[in-house]
Amino acid sequence: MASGTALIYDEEMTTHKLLWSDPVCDIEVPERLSSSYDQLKRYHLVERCVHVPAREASQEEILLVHSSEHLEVAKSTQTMNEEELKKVSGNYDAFFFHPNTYCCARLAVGATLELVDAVMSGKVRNGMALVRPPGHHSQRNAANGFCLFNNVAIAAEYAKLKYGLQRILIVDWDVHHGQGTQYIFEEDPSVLYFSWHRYEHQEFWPSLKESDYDAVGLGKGKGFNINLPWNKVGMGNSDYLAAFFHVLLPMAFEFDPELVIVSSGYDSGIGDPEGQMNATPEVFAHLTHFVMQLANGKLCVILEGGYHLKSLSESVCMTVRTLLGDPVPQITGEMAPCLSAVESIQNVRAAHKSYWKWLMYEDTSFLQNLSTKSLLLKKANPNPSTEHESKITNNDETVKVERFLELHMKNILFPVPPIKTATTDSRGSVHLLPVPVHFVKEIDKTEIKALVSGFYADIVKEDKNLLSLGSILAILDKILKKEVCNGIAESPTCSVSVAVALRHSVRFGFQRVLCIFVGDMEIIPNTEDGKILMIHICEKEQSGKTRSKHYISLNWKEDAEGNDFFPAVLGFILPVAYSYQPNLTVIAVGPNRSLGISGISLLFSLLQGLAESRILAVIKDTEINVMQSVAKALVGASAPQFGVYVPPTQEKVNKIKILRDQFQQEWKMLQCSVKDGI
Ligand SMILES: CC(O)(O)CCCCCNCCCN
Ligand SMILES: [Zn+2]
Repeated sequence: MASGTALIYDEEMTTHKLLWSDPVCDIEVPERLSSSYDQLKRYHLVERCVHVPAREASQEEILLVHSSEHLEVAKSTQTMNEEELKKVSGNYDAFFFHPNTYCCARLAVGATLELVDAVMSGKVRNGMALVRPPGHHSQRNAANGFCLFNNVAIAAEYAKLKYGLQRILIVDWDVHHGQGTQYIFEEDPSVLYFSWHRYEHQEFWPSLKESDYDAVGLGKGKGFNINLPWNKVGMGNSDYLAAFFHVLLPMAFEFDPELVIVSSGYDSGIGDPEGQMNATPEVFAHLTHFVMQLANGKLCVILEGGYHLKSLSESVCMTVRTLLGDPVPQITGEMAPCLSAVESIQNVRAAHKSYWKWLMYEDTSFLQNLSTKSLLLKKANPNPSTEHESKITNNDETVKVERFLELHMKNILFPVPPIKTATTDSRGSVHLLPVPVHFVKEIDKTEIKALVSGFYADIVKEDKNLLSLGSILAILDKILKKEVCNGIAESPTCSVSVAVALRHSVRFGFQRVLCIFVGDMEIIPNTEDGKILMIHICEKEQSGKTRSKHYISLNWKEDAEGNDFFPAVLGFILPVAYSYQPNLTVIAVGPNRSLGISGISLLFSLLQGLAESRILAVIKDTEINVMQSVAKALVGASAPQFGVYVPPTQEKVNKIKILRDQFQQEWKMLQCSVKDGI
């Protein structure tokens, strides 16, 4: 399996610059690239990447998307003087030419294509290209919005042609709508284009009707264009994550792309003068982590916008360290999407209902009045104040953002633990694990006996568990001390091991431990004090135990031939887990598991975004192949295989909906529709 992360940067691309005064374009400065690269060096991230040199794209490559007229105009600008440059620039909305622009734009395209080749050839698993001028506004026959050639669109056409790909996902998290990319692929079902963007009911640039949620694609491309408009500024981490859980990820996993390309604009981050949003740099680590789970990890991240230099460079670093497999930093802020975000999410789900299996049973009865409702909302407050008091309002607040980011990033970034995964194996069958892991010496028996007879006597009745408990406590200690990121322990009786592990974790200071138990669980630990949140995935209804905010039983029997667990993980488990914000995750696989291997590895892969990727896995000792796939997911040795996508049955969709309705007031990340009576 491919490994390694490519980084493509060429300082030649800093020579494109504005030669006259233009308040619209003067934010797109060369320092955007150089300060991002400098910050990557400061965090020692450059040296950990595979350096891939940029190259100039050929004319044929540019003509994959653009007209020859467009190419000729661009070429002709190389020899123009300032007056001529200004004149030809005036033909476009928000674009400026410099004598070097044509060369820089060819390098931006060439860098992007080199990254596609490095990923598709297996030279690396994923990578990032730091390019300018950006691309997603440029169209077949026009430059637009700082963009001359559409780097990402050319890359998608190039990948289809050279590698015969039939399904490419483009994720555009830039705060502007990539209308150029939309126009290029809107009739093409082989390219799924997702964009969120500041819209404010068509007030915000480029102020297009076709940027709204009902632009779903044309002809054969219907359903393959997804627009999520933000109708207020001040959107934050929870709004972005909710958009992934309830819109992008279910579409993406059903689409099952062979390659993912990100139009990675960071003007959607805090402090940016264009976006006016509040999402902090670490949210880009989470977004990157999620898209890394698709296409067997084949991911190309291409820079688009981002105009606050400090916010931009921190967010670029968050992206690259996640591509390298580093632990995902804890998300900050209140975990509840705002009403306007939930409304947009609900609208885009409704607009796509007839094109996606996962939305087949979506209830869109609200539609007839909601869209008018949002117009009513707009009339109700003509100058919409932001839902969130946007901490940073204008440029002279930039100092505040600098200060905020200085403090904020300090406690976010931690040294990467030397070893990713620890394990011990009481039966000495260490060859079981297919990946290099760190073996923890076991605590000796007398020590365990003393420990157990003290604090856990009421749980541990038989000696046969002592060995397994020893290894669990040894691994927990390493995780507690941040010497390792995660660990795997096998156990003859998982309930006992899990109960001890949970009590031990809370005793040693973890305030919120998320436990996902798959299979039969004899002992149900005490969840009353809220320090443990238990999600029990089992085949049959748990008698006796009342459901509470901190004990949720999810009855799920995975479909025989494939993996139908996606809606449960994306639409329920992740939103609850992110609402809870655990600082440790324990995932146990006990006897009579009702999930297949692919469902289980989906859990392990996606839950690594929580608790700084701290996970303790407790696996029934007879489940050898579960152990193998869990080890691969935890070490990150290979992009996980999630099996054949099976759309959920109506019965299963209803099960999730009932649970969501029951818990969405407690766990607000579950919200994806506006209840009647706003
Ligand atoms: C790559 C990118 O999406 O960040 C480029 C954004 C261009 C913004 C142009 N604003 C024009 C405002 C005119 N009143
Ligand atoms: Zn932008």
